[in-house]
Amino acid sequence: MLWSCYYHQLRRALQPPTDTTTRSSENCYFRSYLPPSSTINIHEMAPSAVSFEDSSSPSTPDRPKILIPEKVSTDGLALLSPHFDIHQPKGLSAADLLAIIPSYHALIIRSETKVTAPVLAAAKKLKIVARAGVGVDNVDVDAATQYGIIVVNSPSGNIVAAAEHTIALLMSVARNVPAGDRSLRNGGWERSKLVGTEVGGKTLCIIGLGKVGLKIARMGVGLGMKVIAMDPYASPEIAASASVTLVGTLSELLPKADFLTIHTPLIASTLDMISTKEFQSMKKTAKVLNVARGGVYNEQALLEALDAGTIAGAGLDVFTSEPPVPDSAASLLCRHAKVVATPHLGASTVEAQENVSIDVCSQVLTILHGGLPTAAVNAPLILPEEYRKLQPFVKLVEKMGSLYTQHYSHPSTAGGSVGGKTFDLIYEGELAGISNTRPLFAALVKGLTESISDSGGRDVNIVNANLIAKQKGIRINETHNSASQDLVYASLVTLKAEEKTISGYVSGKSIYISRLDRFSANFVPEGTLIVLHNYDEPGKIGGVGGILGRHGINVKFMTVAALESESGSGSGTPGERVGEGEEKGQHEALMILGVKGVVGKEVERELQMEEGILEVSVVRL
Ligand SMILES: NC(=O)c1ccc[n+]([C@@H]2O[C@H](COP(=O)([O-])OP(=O)(O)OC[C@H]3O[C@@H](n4cnc5c(N)ncnc54)[C@H](O)[C@@H]3O)[C@@H](O)[C@H]2O)c1
Ligand SMILES: O=C(O)[C@H](O)COP(=O)(O)O
Repeated sequence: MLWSCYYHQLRRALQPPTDTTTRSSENCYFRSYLPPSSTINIHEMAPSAVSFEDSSSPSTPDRPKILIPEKVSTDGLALLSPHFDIHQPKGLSAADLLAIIPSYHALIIRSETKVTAPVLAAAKKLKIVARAGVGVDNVDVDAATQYGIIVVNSPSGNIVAAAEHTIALLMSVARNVPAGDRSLRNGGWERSKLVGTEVGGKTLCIIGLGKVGLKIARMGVGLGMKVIAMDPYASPEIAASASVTLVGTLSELLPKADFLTIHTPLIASTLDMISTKEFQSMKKTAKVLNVARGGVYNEQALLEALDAGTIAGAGLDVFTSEPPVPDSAASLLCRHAKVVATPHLGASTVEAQENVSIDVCSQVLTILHGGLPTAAVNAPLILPEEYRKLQPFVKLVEKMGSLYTQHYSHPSTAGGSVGGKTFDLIYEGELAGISNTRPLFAALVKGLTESISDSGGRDVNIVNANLIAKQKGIRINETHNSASQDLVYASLVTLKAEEKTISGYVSGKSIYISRLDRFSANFVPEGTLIVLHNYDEPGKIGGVGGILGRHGINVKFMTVAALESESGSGSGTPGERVGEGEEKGQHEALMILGVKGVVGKEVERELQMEEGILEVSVVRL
């Protein structure tokens, strides 16, 4: 059984019910499937215990898997099937979803699947929840953000369908179309009983002049109606261009309505927006329409207003529980003589389903291939061309963050952990001109935290980077320094925290570190690196090579980084630490070795014992 329980959650959040055992809350999806005190151990729910019909083809090992528990048009799926395994089980229950979700990389849904916090917590591989439609009220978007899962939708794929369905209900309630059809099927020929009203010349009132509302306004004007709207956020210019009169309050709007239609999301300010008092302010002949979300009209108040003749009729496509709970106000409304009802068909046209399917499937394809979505509900918008420019720097900044944590947190080096620190990320050269560097921010959080994170391998990404940084007490200041003179690189990125500095640049497709601490370097931050801080004196390389050779560790490359002042590329920052040996006339250097093989504690100890070695750190990038 499927419940539209967001409505109940919202109601509970706003007005905690005095009687928690009311039928609707007892039957609520969340409550029946996850009592507040229960703990779900997903390992106990063996997938073999799950029984549902799966129409999909068998899995190919290693290909990312996409779960589609609802009917989604095949037009978009054709984009995905060459790359991914698509599973389309039918009749998936909440428990089934929870049991199987851990193995999926993407989930494509419509309005029926409830994507709850426990489902998202269990979904260890999930990168994206794609809503083939507009409303994401069946997805716990906050939980998705916390887990770094992108939620995308199709903001405009079904506008025309929803608007046309509203007009279909408008005409149906005005002209008794369904009642006439029913009567004929039952052998009747009831003409005088089913006299309707014309819509031409009547006043259509719209609450919510967004995408659907505006489309309906234009259609209403086309039908010869006078259109008045109330939407505190609507543009007066756009309203005027659609021949819509905007009013500021419900009390101005409602008494004028021959037909009232609502096209807002269901949020705190729209829940029960039209209830007993509001119905009483309307004409007795008025008819109301709902193709938005169940709950914007109070269903019990609507039922009473229809029974009492306070208003004349209703056309309803959406309900607080879908399907309506037996004997609830929603279910009584569906069977009411003055109501024309449809089972959430607003977006159910071939065209709309093609649109939303292509919209969300192309975003799934992009995201699973490492790109950015076009319509993310919980991630900032970044233009594709900006993202292309940023992409090599994303890798660089992530490696710089990881190098920072591993090099400076190493027991033999001063530094400690990253928590509670403030990091300065400075962009110079061409990079300074890109204003939206959000992916670099996310890459730094990822790099700084991945080696110290216990998140079970879940990626930090653009969706949750801010949250994770806050949770770990990391502050990041980004500076776009476009005034840099004599820069030898097209772009340079510098990471600073306390007195530690790492700089890097991109050349072609490769990334390089150009400064580590007080040393001017040039190495690729990839693989296992041994960073040795030593006195620059003869015989050092031989000694180190001997230790590594005895332990069967191959050296892939080696580079020596001199103090910045000695390399001629700038002097050390005033106040920077001067090594003990330097005072005695010895020069410090860094020796960076890229190695193959396991560098264990014993190797580190032996290196540390070597004459003239000051510090040893092993980093895995
Ligand atoms: N029945 C269906 O199949 C179906 C299909 C498509 C959309 N929908 C639903 O229709 C609704 C509208 O969709 P949309 O794409 O037009 O959304 P939209 O975001 O483009 O428009 C919503 C409008 O509501 C306005 N609004 C918000 N709070 C308001 C308030 N308190 N008072 C007055 N106006 C307020 C906003 O300013 C905005 O202009 C959504 O709930 C969506 O889920 C249903
Ligand atoms: O929010 C939406 O897009 C509509 O309510 C459509 O829902 P559906 O995809 O379940 O038809």
